[in-house]
Amino acid sequence: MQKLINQQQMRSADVFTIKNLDISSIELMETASMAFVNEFVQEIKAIETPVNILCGKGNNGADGLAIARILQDKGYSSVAVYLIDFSEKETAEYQTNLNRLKDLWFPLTTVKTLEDLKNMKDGVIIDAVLGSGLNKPLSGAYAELATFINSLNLQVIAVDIPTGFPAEGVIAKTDHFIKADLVICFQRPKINFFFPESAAALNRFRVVSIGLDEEFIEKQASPYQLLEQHDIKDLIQPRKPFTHKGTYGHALIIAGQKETMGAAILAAKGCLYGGAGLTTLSIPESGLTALNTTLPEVMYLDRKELTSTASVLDKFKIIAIGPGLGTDAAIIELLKSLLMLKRPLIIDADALHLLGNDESLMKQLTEGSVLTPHMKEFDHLFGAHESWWARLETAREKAVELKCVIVLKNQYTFIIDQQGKVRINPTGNPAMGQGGMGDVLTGLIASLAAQGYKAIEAAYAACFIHGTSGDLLAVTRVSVKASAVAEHLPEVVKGLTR
Ligand SMILES: NC(=O)C1=CN([C@@H]2O[C@H](COP(=O)(O)OP(=O)(O)OC[C@H]3O[C@@H](n4cnc5c(N)ncnc54)[C@H](OP(=O)(O)O)[C@@H]3O)[C@@H](O)[C@H]2O)[C@@H](O)CC1
Ligand SMILES: Nc1ncnc2c1ncn2[C@@H]1O[C@H](COP(=O)(O)OP(=O)(O)O)[C@@H](O)[C@H]1O
Repeated sequence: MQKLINQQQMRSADVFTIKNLDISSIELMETASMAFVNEFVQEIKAIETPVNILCGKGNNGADGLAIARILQDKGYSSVAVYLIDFSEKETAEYQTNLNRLKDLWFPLTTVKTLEDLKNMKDGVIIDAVLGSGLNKPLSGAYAELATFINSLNLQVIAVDIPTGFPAEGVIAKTDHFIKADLVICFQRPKINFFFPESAAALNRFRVVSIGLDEEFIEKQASPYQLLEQHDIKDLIQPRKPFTHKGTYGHALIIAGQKETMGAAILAAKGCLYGGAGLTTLSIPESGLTALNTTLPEVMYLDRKELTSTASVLDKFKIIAIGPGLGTDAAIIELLKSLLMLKRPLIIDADALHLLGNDESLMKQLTEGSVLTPHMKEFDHLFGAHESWWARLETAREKAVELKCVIVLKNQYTFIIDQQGKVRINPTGNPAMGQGGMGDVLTGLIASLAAQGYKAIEAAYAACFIHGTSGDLLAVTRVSVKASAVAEHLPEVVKGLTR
């Protein structure tokens, strides 16, 4: 896992690295600019492409000036530098890199008004106007610059962060940004790149190492961690000789009603293909033929059995409830009786809805339960939120208060543990935007929990594996269906097993 740190901590990492490696700030900047260029040349391969570099007067602009020099060195034949001269203050590094360019007789255009940009009509733009030093929303000439650049519809590649975009904290709807197609950012992604609001400021990002001290970064106090493939490889246990279905746990999934029986079957499919030793599905009897036809390996449990005697449920290592379940009075009673068992549950979809309707039910959750809401379900549970930053803050508070794991689903799913620590899942893609995808995830979490993984491990590993399955399929498809994601789980898990 990679620790994600805020910009103040990133500046401390700069300072620490400079001191520790006994290098100067300008040398570190040169490394950063070189790292940017190495990535840039992968993206813009034609060296005759006009490259327009917009440089502010801080260190982001100083990077831009170094990048201009390095690109010219690499043979880019049409590099133009625009010095955005909207404020007085300039950093020492900016002056140093500007003097280096002047020594090379590099053509420079000073921009006092937008009129000074009138010749910039084609090619690619490198945005080095403002970086992580942003301390207020863009306004005045900077906001007008952003509007103008965006109106040109040229490809924009931003240095470290798009101008105007806050690295952390609320991204306001009124904020102005220079919209980047690609951000090449330094050492760590910014926390705000993982929120849906970031789509207004960037399409994609890539992270390049600039040699900052990793040990220092990992020691910083931060609740955010980015999951990496090796975390899952370290976690997943290979199947051992002489093990059998009893070794891999028995999961019960309570799901489905007439109109949404498919959700139940998809959840069972996620559980089965996730490798649980045994999967039992409790659905209305009307779904039995469909279940036996599609998933003959999965067993059936009559709904009436669920509330007959508590011991009926003893054999199940984990119980998941919710996909396509419905919310009628009988279901409310069922949920109440399960909560009274005082055992951890995996709670999704309609079952989450019922918790949101009745706070007293939420209070009965047992420690170690897993809640898997998407944004709307989350807001129904815990109140409406204006921003994802605020939503994630609430998720952290609630995970601690309820002693539960919260899986807040999105393109980047946030998995929050009982200490309020956030793991961010980088896998998955928009091809997965089809109904039933979350049902498969719920089944997979149940599957891993049945196999003995702790609630938090089951949750984050399931998100990573589920997204990886979607990524594999999306290589050749514009959309992927939930059942295909389920069917590919064993292959993905095999690839993630050491
Ligand atoms: N060793 C290093 O340091 C390395 C640094 N690196 C690079 O440095 C970048 C950070 O540079 P930076 O800290 O100089 O800030 P930067 O973003 O250029 O802003 C400059 C000034 O703009 C101002 N300002 C802020 N908001 C504003 C607004 N809304 N509208 C108008 N003005 C506004 C504010 O000035 P103030 O308002 O305080 O007067 C601020 O000080 C980082 O992203 C990376 O590219 C890498 O090379 C790695 C090594
Ligand atoms: N653009 C995307 N990128 C990555 N994952 C996605 C994307 N869109 C959807 N998903 C994943 O699909 C699942 C959708 O869950 P949910 O909304 O509960 O679906 P459903 O209710 O149809 O089962 C989540 O795990 C989510 O992370």
